[in-house]
Amino acid sequence: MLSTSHFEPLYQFLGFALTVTSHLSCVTQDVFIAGTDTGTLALEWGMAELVRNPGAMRKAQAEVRRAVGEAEFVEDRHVRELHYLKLVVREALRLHPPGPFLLPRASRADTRVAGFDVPVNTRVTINVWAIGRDPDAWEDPDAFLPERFEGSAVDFRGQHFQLLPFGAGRRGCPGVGLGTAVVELALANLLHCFDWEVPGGGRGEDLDMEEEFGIVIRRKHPLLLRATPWTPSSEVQN
Ligand code: HEM
Repeated sequence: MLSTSHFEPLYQFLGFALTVTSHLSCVTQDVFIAGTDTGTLALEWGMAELVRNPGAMRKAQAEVRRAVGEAEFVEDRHVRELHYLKLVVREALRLHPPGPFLLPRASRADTRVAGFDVPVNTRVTINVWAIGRDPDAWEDPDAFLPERFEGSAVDFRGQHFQLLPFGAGRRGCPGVGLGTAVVELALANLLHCFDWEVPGGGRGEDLDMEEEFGIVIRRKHPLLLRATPWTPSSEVQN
């Protein structure tokens, strides 16, 4: 005769399976949320900066179109050659890190940072938005100048503390490689396939760049641009 105790191992296993499934679901959601909004925002801010800086837009577009040649779309193999476009993405992430305050930390011991006492268990946020615009770290910090990274070793993988759009250390973004690759590929395709302008004949230089701060930094007003399809043959016709 079977008693409820016979089913105890089954109950335990089901409980364990349920916990694992719910953890997996949470982790998947975290990765999905962390990996989608951030990339979209980087792309949107990058496009806005390029429209506001027509010189940089022309240079990036010329590079992409030269590398892609007769191909219809930009592929990974082309992106490897897009030296200037990578500088554009780095500069866009300096000025507009999608996660301006990273994820909060807590101090594990009493400590002293830059002359400030930080008691144990203090919640610490790191303002990478402000660090990216710090005049002590950057020349002409508010200007969009991808060229500033020409020949510079400063990158965003967490080793250079003046540029931390992906955070740093053990809790730094694990998606830095994928995130960058997606933003570079998407931006390159937008630049290759279309010419961009402000609707209604407005000047790109006057584009509104107001920010809305939260866990992520969004544009206060959505970016609205007119896209004109471009192919190598449209160049010949012009
Ligand atoms: C341009 C794209 C991206 C940006 C700017 C970005 C930025 C960040 C930042 C600032 C953090 C917090 C790091 C810290 O506090 O030190 C973070 C965490 C994280 N990111 Fe990304 N991310 C991007 C793309 C991705 C992608 C594509 C994925 C996954 C496929 C991803 C997965 C995660 C996860 C799971 C965390 C939490 C890590 C932890 O708490 O240990 N991210 N990301």
